[in-house]
Amino acid sequence: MKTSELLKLYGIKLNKNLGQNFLSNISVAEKIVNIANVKDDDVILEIGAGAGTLTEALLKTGAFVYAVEIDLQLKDVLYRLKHYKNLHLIFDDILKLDLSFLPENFRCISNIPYSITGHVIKKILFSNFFDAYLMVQKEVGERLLSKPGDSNRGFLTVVVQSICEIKKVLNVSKSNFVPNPEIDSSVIFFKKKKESLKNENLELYWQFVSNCFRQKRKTLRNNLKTFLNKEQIELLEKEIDLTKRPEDISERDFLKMWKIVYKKPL
Ligand SMILES: C[S@@+](CC[C@H](N)C(=O)[O-])C[C@H]1O[C@@H](n2cnc3c(N)ncnc32)[C@H](O)[C@@H]1O
Repeated sequence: MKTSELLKLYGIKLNKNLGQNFLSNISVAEKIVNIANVKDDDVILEIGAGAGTLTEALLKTGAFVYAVEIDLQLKDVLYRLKHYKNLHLIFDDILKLDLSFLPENFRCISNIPYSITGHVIKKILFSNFFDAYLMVQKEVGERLLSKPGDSNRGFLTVVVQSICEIKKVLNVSKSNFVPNPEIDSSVIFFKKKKESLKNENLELYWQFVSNCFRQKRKTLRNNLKTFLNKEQIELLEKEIDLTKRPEDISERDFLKMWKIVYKKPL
């Protein structure tokens, strides 16, 4: 059944505040599942199951799917998938959910609620995920992929690129959603780098990069002055050109600075 018919049948009133733009084109869901090469022994976390279009495409592979949805209004439409024995539905706020029940190396495949993109990405980066395929707004995808020197580059870009290999795997036109959002989407692939930061350091690193970007248009030195002392800045100066803006610095140099300042191993 088409998504729009499902919404009518179950009397669902979409909530814009929850980013409810549902996939209306089943073939897009199937394409994502194919690109991710989902296997029957995979354990998948799906954030924001919505009306279950992507959920069902995932379930058909035989993979075990933990589908999280905050909106209780969607209970009945998602319960139609109850006959799949490989489904566990969780009605909760993903940002409040403790993900430690998931096995190490779980995969996350989701069309995420756009209004909380940064928080969702943080939640995944701080988990034991193996890889993730996340549908995000096209502009957000471009920002995440931007290289040093690109004014699009922000603090989330640097943190994500420090921890993960990322690439765009699919463009999805806005016409594939109900209701149509204002902009197109992209599916971005995230894979944790082998030498990734451990969680304890990740929080510190997150804060460090965020502080470096506090005033994006100012030089790195001016940003660093707001939270580091003179000696720390002098140490950094020997290695990095602090007259550059934070957006001009590679993620490798951010990691280098962080290690110099906090003397932390990865
Ligand atoms: C963009 S829709 C995707 C729906 C579905 N996966 C699809 O592709 O059609 C995002 C979904 O996330 C849900 N959502 C929003 N905030 C959430 C949160 N904090 N925790 C869990 N789900 C959330 C929304 O209710 C909505 O169903």
